[in-house]
Amino acid sequence: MELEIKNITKKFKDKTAVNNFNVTLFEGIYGLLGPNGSGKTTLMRMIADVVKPTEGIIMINGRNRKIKGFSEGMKERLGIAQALLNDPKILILDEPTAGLDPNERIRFKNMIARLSKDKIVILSTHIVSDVEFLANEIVIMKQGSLVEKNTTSGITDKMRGKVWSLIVDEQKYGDIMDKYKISKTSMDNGFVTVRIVSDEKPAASAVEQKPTLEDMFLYYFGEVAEKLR
Ligand SMILES: Nc1ncnc2c1ncn2[C@@H]1O[C@H](COP(=O)(O)OP(=O)(O)OP(=O)(O)O)[C@@H](O)[C@H]1O
Repeated sequence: MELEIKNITKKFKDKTAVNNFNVTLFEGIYGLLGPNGSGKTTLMRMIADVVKPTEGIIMINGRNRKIKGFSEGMKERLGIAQALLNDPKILILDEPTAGLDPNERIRFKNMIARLSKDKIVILSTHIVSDVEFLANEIVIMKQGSLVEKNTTSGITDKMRGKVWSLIVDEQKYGDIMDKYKISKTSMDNGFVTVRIVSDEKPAASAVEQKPTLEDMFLYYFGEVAEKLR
């Protein structure tokens, strides 16, 4: 099965929610990532045929837009169950893990992995780690446009040399926060271990780390603490 999204644009009055988006998907699990307002929901609703594109075309197997068994699961638990009724070939899930506790989240991921063999599963989430190992490919959106479509390892490989661990005292920690994007902090005995995402080595004693998808998200979409104030 092939789902082709060609030159899709959606405008709401003067707001362009999705901007000339092109992607072709085959059977498998796709994690749709992007910050709030990047157009994920609008794109998914166009794929599900709930919203009409302003421009562009969506094709399944090269033709007739409509196939049976399109399903859009919405943001609650019941939505997932409903989406799975009738065994849809294309399953679209908008933040399906939002209301789930950790056990339910694990069960959900196992279920999706099991049923994805002959389906195209597209799921959006804010919890990057939920799709890190589940999705065959990650599709990243920013301001309505496609930033990247790649495997998790393809994406994290590009982040090599940009993720660092550094131990500082509490005094120095303030400076680090103002200057760098920080993906993790742990405190111990007056010392702070920080995980920093940065093009340059933040200090001579910094140690390079293996990048994760979360580091990538921070690199592209995160802010230095200073800017958030
Ligand atoms: N019906 C609408 N009318 C006007 N603007 C809209 C409408 N739906 C979405 N938008 C705007 O389009 C942009 C993309 O919204 P969308 O909900 O698709 O993003 P999103 O990535 O799903 O965000 P979130 O993660 O917050 O759900 C936003 O700026 C939003 O305000």
